[in-house]
Amino acid sequence: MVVVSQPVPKCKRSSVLIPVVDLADPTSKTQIVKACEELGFFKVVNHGVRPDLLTKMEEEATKFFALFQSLKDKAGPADPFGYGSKRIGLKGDVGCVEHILLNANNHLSSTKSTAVFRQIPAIFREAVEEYMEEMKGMSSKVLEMVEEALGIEPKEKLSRLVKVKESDSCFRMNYYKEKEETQAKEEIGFGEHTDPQLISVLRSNDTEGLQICLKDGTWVPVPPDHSSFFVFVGDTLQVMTNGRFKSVKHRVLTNIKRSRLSMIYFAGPPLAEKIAPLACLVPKQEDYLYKELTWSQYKSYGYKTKLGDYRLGLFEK
Ligand SMILES: C=C1C[C@]23C[C@@]1(O)CC[C@H]2[C@@]12CC[C@H](O)[C@@](C)(C(=O)O1)[C@H]2[C@@H]3C(=O)O
Ligand SMILES: O=C(O)CCC(=O)C(=O)O
Ligand SMILES: [Fe+2]
Repeated sequence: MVVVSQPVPKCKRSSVLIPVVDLADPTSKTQIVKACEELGFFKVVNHGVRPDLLTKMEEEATKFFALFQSLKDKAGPADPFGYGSKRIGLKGDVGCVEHILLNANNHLSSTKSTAVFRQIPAIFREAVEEYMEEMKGMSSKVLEMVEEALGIEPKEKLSRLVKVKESDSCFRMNYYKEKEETQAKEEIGFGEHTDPQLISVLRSNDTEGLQICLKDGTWVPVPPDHSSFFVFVGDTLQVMTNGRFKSVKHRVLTNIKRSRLSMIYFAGPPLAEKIAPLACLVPKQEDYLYKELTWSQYKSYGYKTKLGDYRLGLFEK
């Protein structure tokens, strides 16, 4: 049995406003850059994802997490892909969360081959496939806007990484169950960490719990908004921008009154892709803060680390 009992860290109620980016407005690319530099995090509105797809995903995921434990377990254990409960990753991290993790690499048909995909109804499978396509589109759109705002060359240098069929992206659904009245106290749902990929795109139901860490170390709650998406800068984008963009530390505390359901698409590059600062942003090699590693090397290293470890040290010169 996994026992989850960790002290709940303090969080300041800060007046920090989360930057809001209108994706339908091409001029908002400068706001994206500012948000990625200052916070590594922003909210996306006017994203064009059909509300009925969001509703279907939420309904089907809720039905899945409400199944008897023995049925959900048939879709696990998470190795790292599949259904998991309380355990996060492979190195003994725990949290008050159940999850489904899927590989989005269609060309390997691995999504379809995971136990989860054999366990869930066709209507959910189809919604997941469609949703992942939407998330691929949104991630590449955000990266295209970054390319334009920073004058990144060659064209599609960043967005191509998440668009090509070899992209090593993944998709996670997290469920943080509400507490019984008798055990009404906040607990760690998902411990602090940065996401290793280029960017992550999150959508949740209207339950709070997500917090981000500011540069001065202050933790601030992110007010939930189920009609919007939230974008996190990941470690890979921090390296490629030579530290100009910062990967944002975040965590989730459980909500005692309402269950939280979140869905996150982690847009990653192909496994063989060499990750290093972009020459067009940093003309002199001696100014590079990071050395070159393939995404495969960084990802393998990630799986040897604990959730809250500082992984970017592997890239540092
Ligand atoms: C403890 C771990 C879980 C994680 C792999 C790792 O060893 C360190 C990074 C973790 C993380 C955080 C962001 C995503 O949720 C995730 C899928 C990822 O790519 O890196 C998880 C990994 C996981 O749960 O498998
Ligand atoms: O569930 C959430 O809101 C965020 C979870 C998260 O950070 C992750 O899955 O990497
Ligand atoms: Fe995360």
